[in-house]
Amino acid sequence: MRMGAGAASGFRTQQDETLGNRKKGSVDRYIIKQLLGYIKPFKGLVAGAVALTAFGAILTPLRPWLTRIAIDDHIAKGDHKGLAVISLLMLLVIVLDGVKQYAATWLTQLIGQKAVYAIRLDIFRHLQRLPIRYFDRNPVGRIITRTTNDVEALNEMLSSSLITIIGDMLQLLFIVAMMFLTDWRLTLVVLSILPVMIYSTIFFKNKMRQAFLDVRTHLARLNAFFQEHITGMKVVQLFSREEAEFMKHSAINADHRDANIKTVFYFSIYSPLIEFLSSAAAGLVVWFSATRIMQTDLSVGVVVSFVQFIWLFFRPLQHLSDQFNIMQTAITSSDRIFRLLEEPLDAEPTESAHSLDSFRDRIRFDKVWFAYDEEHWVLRDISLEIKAGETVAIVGATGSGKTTLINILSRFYPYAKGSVTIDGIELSDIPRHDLRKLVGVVMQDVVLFTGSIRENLSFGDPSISDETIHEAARIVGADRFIEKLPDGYDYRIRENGSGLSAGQKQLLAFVRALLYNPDILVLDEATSSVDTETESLIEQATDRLMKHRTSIIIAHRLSTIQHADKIVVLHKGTIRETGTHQELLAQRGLYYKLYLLQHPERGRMEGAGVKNSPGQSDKSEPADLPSTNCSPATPSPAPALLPGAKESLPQSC
Ligand SMILES: Nc1ncnc2c1ncn2[C@@H]1O[C@H](COP(=O)(O)OP(=O)(O)OP(=O)(O)O)[C@@H](O)[C@H]1O
Repeated sequence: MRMGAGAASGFRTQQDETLGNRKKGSVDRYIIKQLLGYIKPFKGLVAGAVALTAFGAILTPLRPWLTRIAIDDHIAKGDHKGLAVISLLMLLVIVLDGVKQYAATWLTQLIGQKAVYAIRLDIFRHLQRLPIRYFDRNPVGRIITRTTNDVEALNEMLSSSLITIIGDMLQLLFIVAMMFLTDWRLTLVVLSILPVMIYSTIFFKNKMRQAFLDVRTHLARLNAFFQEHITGMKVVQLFSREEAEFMKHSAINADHRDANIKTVFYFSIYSPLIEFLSSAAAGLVVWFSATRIMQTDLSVGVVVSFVQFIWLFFRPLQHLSDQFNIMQTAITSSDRIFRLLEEPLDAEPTESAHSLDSFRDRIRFDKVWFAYDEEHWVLRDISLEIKAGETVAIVGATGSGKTTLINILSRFYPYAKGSVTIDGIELSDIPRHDLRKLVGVVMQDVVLFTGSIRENLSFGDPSISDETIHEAARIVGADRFIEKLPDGYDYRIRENGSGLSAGQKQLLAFVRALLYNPDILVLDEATSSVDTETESLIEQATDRLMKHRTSIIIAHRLSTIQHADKIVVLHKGTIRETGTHQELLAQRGLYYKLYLLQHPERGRMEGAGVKNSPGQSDKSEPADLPSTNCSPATPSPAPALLPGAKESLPQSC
């Protein structure tokens, strides 16, 4: 089964139209253009660095030039005074060269650091706005490689290579000019080596480019493997997978090593080749000079200066080859970084945007179809209505599409067909900010960040006072455990909340949701098992959280949702049954079967002829849950739940 064109286009990435289908040369040009964009704000610094480098490029060839004058015009003639002046000039050139080196290095590093800072900001800003789809496709390790190793490679290029290459090119130009001025015939001898040099440089450049590309790919794989295994170390150890995972790691590590060795291989041939060519040029110069010196057609000073020129001529060439190394890595890294930055963001509604600051009427799913890929429908023809103030539970077997339904409502994924509206406004027409304020989701896996409990609860929102936080924690029933922690609300949560139990994390997520105070609360019930006391605490907290607002609960334990206004039973992506707990039990359909699975004693009682229907006076029902059929049709003002909370819905029962 394939989707229609409209749906399929939703999966096409902008990359297809930008970097993805460009030819290699134009990719390089594109990358350089993008990089120049980052350097542009510092054009003053760049101009300074280029001017200093150009100055250095003029200074360098002055040394052999002065050497020739010293030998031919002063040493040969025994002119001590003249020699002293030349020596002082030589000293001045060396000192100026040193000062230039210092200033140029400082400036180029400054440019590199400033540009890289801006790139990192852009990456993070972009990452925060990317659709969740992107994170499904890209392992965390790979994304981290983009923000660390790739950015570092770019830094190296921006802070040294780019300006160094300009300097080296200028230096080459000045040296050749000086050589021509000194002796054009010897210059041609030196330049005769150039075609071999250029050919081998192009050849090795291409080889190294591919090799560096491979290194980056393998490095990203290695990072992804590490990230996955460090996060999942508990499972590795629980299932005694150490040896097997070690072997897997060994294979990935070996690929990375081999890719690196390949770059070293090309580089280690290239470097001595350049060395050999420069020595050959020096040999040729000496060879051609010998007879001319004997014929007094050439002075010793010219030959000595030429040997120095050759050294200075080949040094930037060799240097340029080193820079290739850095440039190749950086171009490959930039390619990946710009691909990431070109990943299309979720389209934000513009002209048709309808701001929605509160939820008043109903959420409607109308014949909604959805697939994560282009092949498999996960939701089919879903039609559902949730009225303001209702508590709607979604149940179904694992993989039936419950979380997906919520993902659609939160606009984490675009649906392929049908329509989803909140108060009559199509989901895609609601500004993201409004939607996020309206719909609050408490996820199954609670994500906590490194920082204090207080910071995690308020998410750094300064408008939320300590009193409000404490009050919310009290309402949810999280205050008792928080206050027992060392430092209480200032207790520092370790990465991903590793210092807290699953139940405690759930309670914190509830406090966070209460502070966020959304009109529509979505609760993806946690499946992780907690002790009975915490479970009852969580159940009470759930109840308090859902009170006075529209709630959608993805329920795994049917005992928690018996009083929902509506229970929707999903089966393989379609709605199979809808109704209240009693209605669904009376239907004796899928819900009834699910119920019996969780309450086998009911099945046994019925088999034994006990007349009570499963829904009647269920003793397992928590006593503090509200009574059934609480479904106010229209919202009406009620006391605020917390200081600063919006109008909330009364319970009509
Ligand atoms: N990000 C994703 N990419 C591709 N397929 C996905 C993704 N998330 C879920 N699926 C698939 O979609 C289907 C529905 O998943 P969903 O998470 O909505 O089920 P669920 O009813 O919430 O399950 P559970 O009760 O286990 O949480 C499953 O077949 C699942 O494999």
